[in-house]
Amino acid sequence: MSSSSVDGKDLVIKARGMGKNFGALKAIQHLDLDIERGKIYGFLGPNGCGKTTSIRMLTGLLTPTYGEVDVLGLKLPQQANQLRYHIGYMTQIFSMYRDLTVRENLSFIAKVYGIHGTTQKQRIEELLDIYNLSRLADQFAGSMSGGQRQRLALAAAVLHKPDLLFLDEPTSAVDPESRRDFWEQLFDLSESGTSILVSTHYMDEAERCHGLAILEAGIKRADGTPEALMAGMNANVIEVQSDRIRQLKEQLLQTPSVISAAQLGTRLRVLIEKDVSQPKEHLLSCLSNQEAESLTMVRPSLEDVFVTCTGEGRQ
Ligand SMILES: Nc1ncnc2c1ncn2[C@@H]1O[C@H](COP(=O)(O)OP(=O)(O)OP(=O)(O)O)[C@@H](O)[C@H]1O
Repeated sequence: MSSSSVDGKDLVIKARGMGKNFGALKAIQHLDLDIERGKIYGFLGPNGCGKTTSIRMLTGLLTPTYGEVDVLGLKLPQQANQLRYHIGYMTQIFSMYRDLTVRENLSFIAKVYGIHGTTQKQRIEELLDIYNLSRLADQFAGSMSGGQRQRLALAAAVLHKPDLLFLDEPTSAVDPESRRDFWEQLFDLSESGTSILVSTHYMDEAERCHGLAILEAGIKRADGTPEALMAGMNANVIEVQSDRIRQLKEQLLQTPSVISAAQLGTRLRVLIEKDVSQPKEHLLSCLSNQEAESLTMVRPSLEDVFVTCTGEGRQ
């Protein structure tokens, strides 16, 4: 399948100024995206920030209000029909037939993609094996656990071996172990050349992506590799250990250079603007009982990046 090239990069998704209005609501505003072939790219953002709306526009299911969108070298929405055989889409809500068995669901999807006979049988057996569903093949989809449903939905989304896979908050209903296994499957798919766009509101998932966009209220606030985003963050991070955390938090949030102060058990994680030259000393000078506190400068996390580039700060 074709793609676009920008600065020598092989792009599976290229969007320029993509936007969507629902009446007066600006769900997505002027979104630019360059997503490279073979990579796992994440949309990170809270509920309602526009992840699903963006994915639906990139799959050709929703027409943008404005902007240019090119997916696998096809112009959207004009060439959306050609695109559907080359992409897989795992929706946020479980969309398999609950009163069909696992095997019947996969067989139904295969027929939709024109896969019949021995090819269908072999592909279904292969998927049952890869996604650990063989034992459940004759079970109704409606009676499966969250993790099992998620494996079935992934098997269905990749049945026709798409070049590009869209996953909308795929792990929101599963336990940590199933999430870890799920990500192993995504890395396997990525390794074998499938490009993946995944939306999430989990920081640890976003950190696993090769690249990501942080979205807030329909606007892209940051874009890059997790490492680059953390290295380029416009704040320093200081952890304060104290036995009077609640009071300290109140005091620090009154300090203009403090972006946020979040309690983590007996510690306070404080983000302070990067242009403050001696952040530890500066913070200490803002506290009334300085001797009692222990301050340590620590490495930024993706959550810190999220807090500094969205309005989630002063909590
Ligand atoms: N068909 C629609 N008509 C009107 N408003 C819509 C429609 N679809 C989405 N919206 C609105 O657009 C905004 C973005 O919604 P969207 O579902 O894309 O967010 P999201 O980041 O995927 O959130 P969530 O994780 O809760 O699904 C929300 O304010 C939502 O209410």
